[in-house]
Amino acid sequence: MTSTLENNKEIKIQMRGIAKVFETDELETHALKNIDLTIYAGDYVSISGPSGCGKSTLLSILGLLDMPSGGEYTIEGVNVTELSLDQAAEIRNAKIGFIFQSFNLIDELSVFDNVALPLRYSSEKMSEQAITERVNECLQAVDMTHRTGHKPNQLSGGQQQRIAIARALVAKPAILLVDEPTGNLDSKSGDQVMDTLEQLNKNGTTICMVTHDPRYANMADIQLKLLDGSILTTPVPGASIKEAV
Ligand SMILES: Nc1ncnc2c1ncn2[C@@H]1O[C@H](COP(=O)(O)OP(=O)(O)OP(=O)(O)O)[C@@H](O)[C@H]1O
Repeated sequence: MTSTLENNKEIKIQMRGIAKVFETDELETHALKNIDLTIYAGDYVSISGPSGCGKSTLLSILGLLDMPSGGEYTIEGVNVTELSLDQAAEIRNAKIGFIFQSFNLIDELSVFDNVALPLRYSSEKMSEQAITERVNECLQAVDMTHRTGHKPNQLSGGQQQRIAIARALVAKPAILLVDEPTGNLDSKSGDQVMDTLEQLNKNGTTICMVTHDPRYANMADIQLKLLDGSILTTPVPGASIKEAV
């Protein structure tokens, strides 16, 4: 059993020597090379780098949407390196909260029901009262309790993204994986979404975010830069990411 504590800090995510090779008929692409990464509870990590450097590939592997070609990956001490599709889906639902550029809300459902959805589909059954309490808690965390009965298309883009954040939080994931959260937003709404993420992190949520925007990448405590599938940046002193070897 892998320990999830290091220097009294809880390890949420640990990658050792993660590689990803895409093979097509003529070409082998080494999208990720020997990635070593440790994310502790409460960290706020940004991943940036030029187009094609491997950001989406890394986020997909972190989110169990794809499997690595080599290396070892654990989430909260559970080795998730080689899982069946069903096992990966189960752990993904329980431990990962996703926020995408497109908000992916269901138009026919109210804000409340969108946020409640992961709890209603969870293998761990909850009472309606417990669901209501948890959904309201998450809507409060993103400052959206005043729009509970609205449908997504009655909200601004920034508000929709904040609802998507509440939905990602509702099942108490180990980590929020965030992919270009402001890509579909004007700068004012983008700033509000980033403020929401910052506030959540201050209250203890662990976040790993891919962004092209250097201004937003700089908001994270730990800023990783990828180049040609390798982590470039040496972490700033005091940061908790392990340097790639
Ligand atoms: N399914 C695939 N099959 C073959 N090659 C792939 C596949 N997915 C990604 N790649 C290659 O792997 C490398 C990394 O791609 P990835 O999408 O992770 O980059 P990225 O940093 O997210 O780029 P962008 O910022 O443009 O979204 C690229 O060279 C890409 O062409």
